[in-house]
Amino acid sequence: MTDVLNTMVPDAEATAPAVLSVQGLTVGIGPRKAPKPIVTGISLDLVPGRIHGLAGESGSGKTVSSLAILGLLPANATVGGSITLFDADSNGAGPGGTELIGMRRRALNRIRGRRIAMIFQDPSSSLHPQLTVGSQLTDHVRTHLKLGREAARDRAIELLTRVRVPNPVEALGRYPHQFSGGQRQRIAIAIALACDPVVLLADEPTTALDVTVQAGILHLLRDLADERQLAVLLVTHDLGVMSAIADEVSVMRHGVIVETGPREQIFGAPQHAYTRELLESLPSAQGADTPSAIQKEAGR
Ligand SMILES: Nc1ncnc2c1ncn2[C@@H]1O[C@H](COP(=O)(O)OP(=O)(O)OP(=O)(O)O)[C@@H](O)[C@H]1O
Repeated sequence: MTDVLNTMVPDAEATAPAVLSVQGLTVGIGPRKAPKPIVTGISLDLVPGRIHGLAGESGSGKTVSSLAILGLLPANATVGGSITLFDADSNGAGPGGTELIGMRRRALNRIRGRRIAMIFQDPSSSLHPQLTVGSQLTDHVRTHLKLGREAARDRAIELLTRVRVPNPVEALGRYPHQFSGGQRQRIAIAIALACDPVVLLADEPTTALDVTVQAGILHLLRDLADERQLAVLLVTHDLGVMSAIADEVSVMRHGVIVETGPREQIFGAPQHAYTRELLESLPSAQGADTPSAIQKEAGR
C-alpha cells in the first residue's frame, strides 16, 4: 500500500514548529445557556509545508472546526479553547503567537484572507459571477497589499500562471462561468494565494470535480504546500483524497478527534476501531492495497 500512496507525499521531514495551533477547541451552537455541543475539545497543529487532513463522516464537525479557525461561525455559536497563530507578519504576534478566539472583528479581518486563506467545495462561492477574474484578483491584491493598478495586474497574471490557468492574460477579461469547474477552483486558489498566506484551509476542495480534474488540483495543492511552505488543513470525507495527499491525518467523529497520526500510520496501521471502520468502507479498500482511481491519476 505504501508504494501506491507515495506518489504525492514527500518523505517525512523533521517536523517544524506549528504556524497554527488548535488546542482544546469546543464549539456549541444554539442558545448561550444550553448550546448544542458540536465540537468537543479537538487539538491539532498545522505546520509549514505540511498537509493535515481532517477526515470523518458527514456531520462529525469538520467544517464547523475550520469555520472556527476562520472566525466565521454563526452568531449563536459559543467557542472555547485556543487557536493560536504564530506568524511574524500578523499584528501583535509575539513569541507566544496571536490568540484568534475572542479577537476583535477588525483585527481578525486583517488576518482572514491575508494570513489565513480558504477555498471551498464550490469555487463559485468565492467568485463573484458578474465580475471578471481580473478585477476580482486585482481588487483583492489592491485591497490587501496596497499595490498600484499595474503591479496588481502583474501579480494577477503571475498568480494565474502559477495555478496553471491557460492563457492567463486573456483569462483576466473573462467571467467565472466561462471556465470549467476545475479552472474555477484554480482561480479560487489564485485568489487565496494572492497575499502569500501562511495557512490555507481547504474544505472539500475537489469533491465537486471529476476524478481526473481532482488529481490535478491535489497535485497543485501539494506543490504549493512544498514550494511556499504553506500549512494546509484539508477537510474531506474522501479517504482516497486523503491518502493521496495528506502528511498527517486526524479522524473526527461526533465532534471529537479519535485518532491523529502520520498518513502511513492511519492507512497502514490504524489504532482506533472507528478509523478501521472508515477504511473498510473505502470502495478500493476492500483493500487499501488497491490503488484508487484518484491515486492512479495522481501518480501519472
Ligand atoms: N449553523 C448551524 N446551526 C446549527 N447546527 C449546525 C450549524 N452548522 C453546523 N451544524 C451542525 O453541526 C454538526 C457538524 O456539522 P459540520 O458541517 O461541521 O459537519 P462536517 O463533518 O463538515 O460534515 P459534512 O462532511 O457533511 O460537511 C452537524 O450536526 C450540523 O448539523
